[in-house]
Amino acid sequence: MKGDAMSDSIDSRVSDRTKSNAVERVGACCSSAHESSSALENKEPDTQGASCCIPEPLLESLNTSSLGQSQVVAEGLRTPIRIMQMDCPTEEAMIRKKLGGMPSVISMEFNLMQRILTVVHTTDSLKSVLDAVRSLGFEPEVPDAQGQLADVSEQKKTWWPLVVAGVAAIAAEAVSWMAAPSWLAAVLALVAVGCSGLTTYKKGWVAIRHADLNMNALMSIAVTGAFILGQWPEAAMVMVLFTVAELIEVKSLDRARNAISGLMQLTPDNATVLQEDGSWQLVDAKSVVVGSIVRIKPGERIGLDGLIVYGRSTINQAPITGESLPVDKAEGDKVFAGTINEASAFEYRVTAAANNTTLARIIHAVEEAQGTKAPTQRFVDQFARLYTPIVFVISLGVAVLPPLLMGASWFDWVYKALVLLVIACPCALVISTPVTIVSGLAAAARRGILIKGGVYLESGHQLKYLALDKTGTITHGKPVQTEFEVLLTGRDDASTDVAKECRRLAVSLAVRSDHPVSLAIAKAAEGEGINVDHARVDKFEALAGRGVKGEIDDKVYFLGNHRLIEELGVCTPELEMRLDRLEQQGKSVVMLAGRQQVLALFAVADTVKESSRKAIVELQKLGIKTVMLTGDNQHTATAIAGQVGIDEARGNQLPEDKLSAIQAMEAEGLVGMVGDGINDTPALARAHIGFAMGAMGTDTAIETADVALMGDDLRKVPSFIRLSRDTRTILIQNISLALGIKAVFMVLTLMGMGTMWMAVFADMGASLLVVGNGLRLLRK
Ligand SMILES: Nc1ncnc2c1ncn2[C@@H]1O[C@H](COP(=O)(O)OP(=O)(O)OP(=O)(O)O)[C@@H](O)[C@H]1O
Ligand SMILES: [Cu+]
Repeated sequence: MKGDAMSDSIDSRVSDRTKSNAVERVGACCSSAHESSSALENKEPDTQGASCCIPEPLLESLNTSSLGQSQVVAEGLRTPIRIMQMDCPTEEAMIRKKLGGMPSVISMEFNLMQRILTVVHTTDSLKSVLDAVRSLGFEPEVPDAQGQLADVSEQKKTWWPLVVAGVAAIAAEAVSWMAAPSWLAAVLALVAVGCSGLTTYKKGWVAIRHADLNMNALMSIAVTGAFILGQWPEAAMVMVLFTVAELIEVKSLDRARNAISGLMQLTPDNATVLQEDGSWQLVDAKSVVVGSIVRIKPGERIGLDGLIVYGRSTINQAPITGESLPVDKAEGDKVFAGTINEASAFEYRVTAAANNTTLARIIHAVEEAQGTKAPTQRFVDQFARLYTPIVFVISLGVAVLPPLLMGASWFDWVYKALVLLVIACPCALVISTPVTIVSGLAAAARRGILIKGGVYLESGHQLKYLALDKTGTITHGKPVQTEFEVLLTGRDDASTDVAKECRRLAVSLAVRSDHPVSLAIAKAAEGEGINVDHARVDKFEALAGRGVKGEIDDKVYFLGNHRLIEELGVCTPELEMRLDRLEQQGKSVVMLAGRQQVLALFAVADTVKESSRKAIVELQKLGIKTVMLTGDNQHTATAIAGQVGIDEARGNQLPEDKLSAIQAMEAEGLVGMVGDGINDTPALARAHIGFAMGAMGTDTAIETADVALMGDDLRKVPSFIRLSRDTRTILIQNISLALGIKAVFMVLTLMGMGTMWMAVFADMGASLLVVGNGLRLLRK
């Protein structure tokens, strides 16, 4: 049912996707319409477009700096808002609290990495939402009419005040060591705090006014407290260290952030386009329209997706597929934006605008994936929400209880309380997860593995079973016809004519399907020049898991597998013996039949990919059990599975059988399913993690799979699992680091050994450690 029933499978997929990412985009119905029209190669795209509900701006304006404007959704409007000042979870908490209390706000989604807040709100409340965000001291930006945001221009912070602050803080420390008059240390400390800490104070004040204890508020309280206690140098040092550490943290977060938009820079800004007068001109790639002819020189990067119309070359597709082996391409082959022309010049016809290329879709998908929270992140966020108030209450207790109840020194205990305030900041903990996940997503994207949500990256390490489709996944999916036999008996007199007629009938049916088996039959005929006059076929129908049928000259003919022949009741013991022999050799057999009898037999053979064999070995080493589920017969299934070393092979699987097989395995552990994403859709959607192979040219796969594998190499699956395991390890390391350092410090402080600036060091050190540790994934 490959191409024939594609629209069916799309419908079922849309409804089948119950576990799809976060907020279901209402555009989903549209995007599937887009998909099917492009996948079916221009079959009435207009009518499909017209029946579509709401155009999804996101699809048209895929760009790192564009978000699309408000979108109409069931509850109201969905607007992405960029807030450049929002990159720490503390800011998220403030906004959540403020907007959460507004009746016009229905839901919120935060993407701290891209600094984007997506709000679903009632139709005319955007202004009040923006005002609320502004009242917190942020500058919200919404996309303009084209869905574009102003380019990110991060103001360069002047660095000299920080240097002055640093010198003043050190001087204050020195002065108090030398037992100089304390007013001198006080003045120096004030200079230091004034030069480095005004923004912290400002933000802290906004937070306190909103009854929110964020990091800035805690720092402001701690530093003010230190001043009141007369700890001048300490106050200065704390503020300076805090500011420096924040700067470093912002820088390292930017690195994670840019790992993904860096992919976008793979496409050149300009393209050489054929003009109407026949000349070639270098124009802005964004302005090139679909259908234009573009010329590519050797060594040049390809700017847009397209089909080669003239010339041939070797292309390095590693930027998209992560596979370093260059691929030969000739007229009619697809080329992709971001890939590199290695050999000779060629011309291609553009098939997608700059914001709609495969690469743009990949980037968009990864960006969306960052917005959805992985389970660990959700846990950490909840924990952080409790952690800060708890530590705040503890430090209040520490400040007042011992002096009041036991007559201990106020100074000592208030000081200890201030140190606790410094470590009450959960930033290290909260930032550790998203940094790790984003680095993992980016590292995967570079290898041609497109993960559609942190959840999959995080849960991949638990995978116990992997179900695999056969055709196109394990095999090349390009079978070749090896046998053709006429089975009609008693017509020896005109045998060559009969053979010719059988093939004509079979081919007439086969050309209407794009199932690999049909393709093989049609191609073999073409090679022998038999396709010249296809018969007229009426009432053509694809029979899922069986074959096809249609009427030729008012007679019904079938082309399909053993199951179909059995169902028609025209099977014979002799035929079965023939079938067995061919199937034992790993060949798939289909037959041409009328209502009364089987007319002819065609055997096709597919070859397994060398990479599949290696992938299975790697999977076994990782302890994953592999099961092949195929619509093909059991003999062939067993033969192919044997060739690549798959643990178990199940043949004769209809799409619904595959589905129930997955369900059965799910009872025992996490199940992944790899398929070509077209005829395995229900099973792919059902599996915990659905992998779509060869997703490169097919937008459907990119948009519907949980993990889309660019290129045809099955080894991407073990590679994904290893990455998932590494991610998992780093997540655990990060959470233990962040919590461990705090715990150690809390104990030290209560024992009277912790000082404030040590606390800042520990706190920020922890943040930097976890960020650095998370970024390690990028280098894997
Ligand atoms: N359109 C078709 N033309 C010819 N044969 C078909 C067609 N559709 C199905 N068949 C026959 O039915 C069998 C099962 O088809 P199905 O599409 O379910 O699985 P498959 O593509 O062979 O294998 P896999 O499940 O591994 O992708 C095929 O092997 C083929 O013999
Ligand atoms: Cu039979």
